[in-house]
Amino acid sequence: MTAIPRIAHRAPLLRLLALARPMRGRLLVAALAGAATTAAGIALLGVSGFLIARAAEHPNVTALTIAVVAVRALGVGRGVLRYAERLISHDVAFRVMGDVRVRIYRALARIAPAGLRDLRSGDLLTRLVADVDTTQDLFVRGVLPPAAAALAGGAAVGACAFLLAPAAGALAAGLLAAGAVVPLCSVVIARRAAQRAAAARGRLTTLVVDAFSGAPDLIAFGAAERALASVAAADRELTRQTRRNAFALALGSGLCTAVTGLTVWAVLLLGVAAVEDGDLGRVPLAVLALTALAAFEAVAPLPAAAARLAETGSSARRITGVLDAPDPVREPSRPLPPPDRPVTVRLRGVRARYGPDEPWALDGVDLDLEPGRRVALVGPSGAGKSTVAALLLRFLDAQAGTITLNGRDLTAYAADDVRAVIGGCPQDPHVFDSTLRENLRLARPGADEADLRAAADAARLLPWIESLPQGWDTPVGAHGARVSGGERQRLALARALLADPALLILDEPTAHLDPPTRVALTTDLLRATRGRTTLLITHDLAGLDAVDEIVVLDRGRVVQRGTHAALLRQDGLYRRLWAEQHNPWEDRPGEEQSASRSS
Ligand SMILES: Nc1ncnc2c1ncn2[C@@H]1O[C@H](COP(=O)(O)OP(=O)(O)OP(=O)(O)O)[C@@H](O)[C@H]1O
Repeated sequence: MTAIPRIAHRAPLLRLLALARPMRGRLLVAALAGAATTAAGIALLGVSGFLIARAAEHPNVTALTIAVVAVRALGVGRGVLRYAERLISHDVAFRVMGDVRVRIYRALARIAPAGLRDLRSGDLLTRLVADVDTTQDLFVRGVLPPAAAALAGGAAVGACAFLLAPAAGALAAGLLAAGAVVPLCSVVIARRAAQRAAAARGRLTTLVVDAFSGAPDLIAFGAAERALASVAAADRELTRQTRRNAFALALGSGLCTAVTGLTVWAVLLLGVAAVEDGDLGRVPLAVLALTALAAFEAVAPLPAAAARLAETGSSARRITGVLDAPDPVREPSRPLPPPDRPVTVRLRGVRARYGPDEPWALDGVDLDLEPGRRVALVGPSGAGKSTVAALLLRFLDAQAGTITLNGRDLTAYAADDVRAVIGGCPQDPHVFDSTLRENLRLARPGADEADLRAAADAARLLPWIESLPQGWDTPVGAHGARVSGGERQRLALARALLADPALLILDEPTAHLDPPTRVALTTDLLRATRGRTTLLITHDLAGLDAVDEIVVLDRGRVVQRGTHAALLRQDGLYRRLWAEQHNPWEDRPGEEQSASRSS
């Protein structure tokens, strides 16, 4: 992908406008075409006024020929010019929209997944679709109409000044009121409503997405009615804000019409007085009045343009919010070459947390991951196990201590290079709404049939796949809804094995499974990872006698380490966790404290 220059830090709307800088020539042509269209409309009415008034004097028909031709030319020309203006302005708008989408996508690729914690998926969707769509209006309805109005309105005032200066003054004042004062009032009223409408739209989408994806849980816990009530409340709020926006728009166009009527009356009165004084002919009076009336065509779209600009401003702020999201991890300016395989990873005195005001998720952790060795990281919930994985995968930076990869600081490598050698199976693996084959191939697009079969076999998935009527082409449904929890976890394991990272991280691969499935999967994954550098993060202590080292974490600190047999001999957290898993109903007074976070 080609590098996109970063847009300088400026007001959100100006930043979006700056994106059109390479297309300023087209924008100028569109503005000129818009002005010419409006001017042609004004001239059409003016010339028609001349034609009607002059015809009433029954002149020789040749005296009207030029006017007749002009009316035809202006009528046809207006349509052609409008077409050109629409074509060019939409072309610019769509190009800028495409550019904004690419920038947002790149911003998301840069900050995901560690930086997306504060953005809810529904709101993100709204930003990606509705807010970006709104930027289209910035050019088509926000910027070009005022430019066209200024040019065409100025020309109309100039033409009227040629006929009667005081009438031109009245027209200029009327155009200014309808084209600047009224739109400004609309903006003041519409701005807050537009901001609130954009936020309400995001909230509504979030609630609808949540309600859909969590429908089974909401129904199971009898919370569906409450969720629907929240959706309805968000919908009402959006309707209220949209109505306020529409009110501003309607008020603007109503005031515009009133100013138009008053101005035309003023021009007429001034014109009639001038006719009576003998300063103006009857035919020019008709031209003057109709030109003044038509001139308001130039400013009529401006209240709507102003309201639209207010709306676009809110969307632009939300878009720049994503574009300016800080990098969740530091990227080196001159990264080291990609690390060689096999890899050795060492953590020394590592402290990490998720925000400056958050408690330490890891507080002085030491860990050695040597080639070919399997290490299990165990501990109660919230002990910091997944945080170790987040650090190794460069989703989070350590605040203190060192993490080295093959002896060099982990942060000195490009994050993508690190993820090419350190990878695996996240705590909640995503299964895509595709076939088994495609879900597996995701890990290695070039994998052939034999590779797929080997990975599936290692995860003990092959007999099941081969028993299915559609085999490898079986669709798994959205979020793997058409396969069981165990099959989904095995699929994720097979995917991790197929990717074949130098350091395999398996984060809670047996989570959410029933005990027999858990035991079977643990047995299989321990068999499949034999001889591989592996970090196994788990709550489940069954089968850990097969790993080389077990590191026990509690509240961000390593409290024990050793082999399964050695740890069972010690009186410590590991033995208590083991006892809990093997005699879950036994009363163990005094033990709640140290394993308090396991509940
Ligand atoms: N994205 C996050 N933002 C803020 N705090 C977080 C985030 N992820 C984890 N934490 C906090 O960091 C601490 C360690 O969490 P972590 O997920 O590493 O624990 P864990 O041992 O993997 O737990 P579990 O076994 O339940 O997955 C917890 O107190 C948790 O609340």
